[in-house]
Amino acid sequence: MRKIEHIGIAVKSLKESNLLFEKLFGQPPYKEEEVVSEGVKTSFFMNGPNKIELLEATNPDSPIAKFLEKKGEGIHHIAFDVNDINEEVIRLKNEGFVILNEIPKKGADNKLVVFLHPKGTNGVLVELCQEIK
Ligand SMILES: CC[C@@H](C(=O)O)C(=O)SCCNC(=O)CCNC(=O)[C@H](O)C(C)(C)COP(=O)(O)OP(=O)(O)OC[C@H]1O[C@@H](n2cnc3c(N)ncnc32)[C@H](O)[C@@H]1OP(=O)(O)O
Ligand SMILES: [Co+2]
Repeated sequence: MRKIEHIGIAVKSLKESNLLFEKLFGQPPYKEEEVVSEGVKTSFFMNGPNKIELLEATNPDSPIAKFLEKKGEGIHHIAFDVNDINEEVIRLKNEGFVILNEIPKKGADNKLVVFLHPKGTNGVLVELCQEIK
């Protein structure tokens, strides 16, 4: 794992939170994208070298809808940039982590993504990201 790729924040309304984070960072999101397979609409902000992903649920079965119901708005996951996602899945599986999808899936912002179960990572949902070249 090379660095934090982004921090994912679950929000009730992307429209309202876009305005809030635009005020916070002094610049608008550089991108908005829907990822149908995850049941989310996302927006991305850069703040210096750091990237923030806002996530709104698009249906009641979305992981974001469930999270908002249980925990409310807030940090939902931390994503780490990896060089070779398949190699990293094998390494982490051998280390005993619970991999939620061993086959990487298409995420937002041109990434392949894999998730680790938060029960095995001190309650933090971890996402691995590999840029699609
Ligand atoms: C936009 C695409 C992509 C990107 O490119 O960046 C994304 O970021 S997509 C983000 C949304 N997608 C995901 O989160 C996929 C991975 N998540 C899952 O598969 C599930 O959410 C889960 C983690 C397996 C939980 O699902 P489930 O068991 O069905 O939900 P429960 O509500 O019953 O939760 C069980 C248990 O887990 C705790 N939990 C759930 N989510 C989180 C979380 N984000 N962080 C920490 N803990 C979490 C939840 O509180 C429950 O705990 P207990 O109540 O103590 O059992
Ligand atoms: Co993410």
